[in-house]
Amino acid sequence: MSNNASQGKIEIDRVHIRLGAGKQEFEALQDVSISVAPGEFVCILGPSGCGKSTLLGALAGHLAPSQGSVRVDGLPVSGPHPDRGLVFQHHTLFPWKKVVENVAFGLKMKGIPRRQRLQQAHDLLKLVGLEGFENVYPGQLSGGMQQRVEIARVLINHPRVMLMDEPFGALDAQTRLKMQELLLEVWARIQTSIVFITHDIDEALFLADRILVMSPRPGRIIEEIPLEFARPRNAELLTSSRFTQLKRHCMALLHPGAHVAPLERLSPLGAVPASLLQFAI
Ligand SMILES: Nc1ncnc2c1ncn2[C@@H]1O[C@H](COP(=O)(O)OP(=O)(O)OP(=O)(O)O)[C@@H](O)[C@H]1O
Repeated sequence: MSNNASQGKIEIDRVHIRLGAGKQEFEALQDVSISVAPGEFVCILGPSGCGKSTLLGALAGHLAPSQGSVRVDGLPVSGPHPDRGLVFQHHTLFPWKKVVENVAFGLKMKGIPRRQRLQQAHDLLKLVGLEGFENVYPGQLSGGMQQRVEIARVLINHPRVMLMDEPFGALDAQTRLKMQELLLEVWARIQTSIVFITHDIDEALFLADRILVMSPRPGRIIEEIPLEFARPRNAELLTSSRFTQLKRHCMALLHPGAHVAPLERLSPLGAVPASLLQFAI
């Protein structure tokens, strides 16, 4: 399965989003501009409540910007569409349908004949490592396996972009790493653009071509960090010195008041005490 590599260009141009009503109204996103190239993997990293999900909501077409524009392949985003596949932390599978039918559901909606859609669903389940689990119900699967089904369910629509909102946030650390590796394998095959929301620095550094760091509310993009780590990536990367260096830099960005050394000048000891690294954001 492959995607048209020229598809999936995202342009978010000077977007502001206001949420709430009356006296409670506030600016959730302030002047956010992001450009994602076709096939690029971008992680949005930011503290809790900074507006990451709001940004994804605008990309998904669930929220309209109060100012600015959101475009995918040149077309304005005006509502949800299967071209923009969404994967959340919580599961959206139909518990009463078998796994293969959950995955095939998007094609059913398009009127694709049963035999053809089940074949595609089987192929995708194989791609996400769930061969042999086609005929069980979601409730019989572990959390990680259910997330694999979610990914297959989105991929069956051949999305131009995948929008992922902390999809592995509820998984234990080991399963999470396995899922990250799986996602990278799948992405290498399908070449869809991915915008992946996380507040986990390790996850962002492990997955992305580029990290965009957001400020606390109102959310703005405060730094762009291109990642030069070679692909394919594996768990060894997590202990490399450059990874640790970048992790310290991200920690400093996410903790206002901490000194942020320019990346090229970071020493192996970095700008942030090692003791800070143990804290989650
Ligand atoms: N419908 C809404 N009405 C009012 N406020 C909202 C609404 N949705 C979100 N908010 C608030 O807007 C801000 C941004 O929320 P958002 O969920 O986008 O942040 P986030 O960065 O994804 O947070 P987290 O990492 O905790 O999921 C938060 O302060 C949140 O409480």
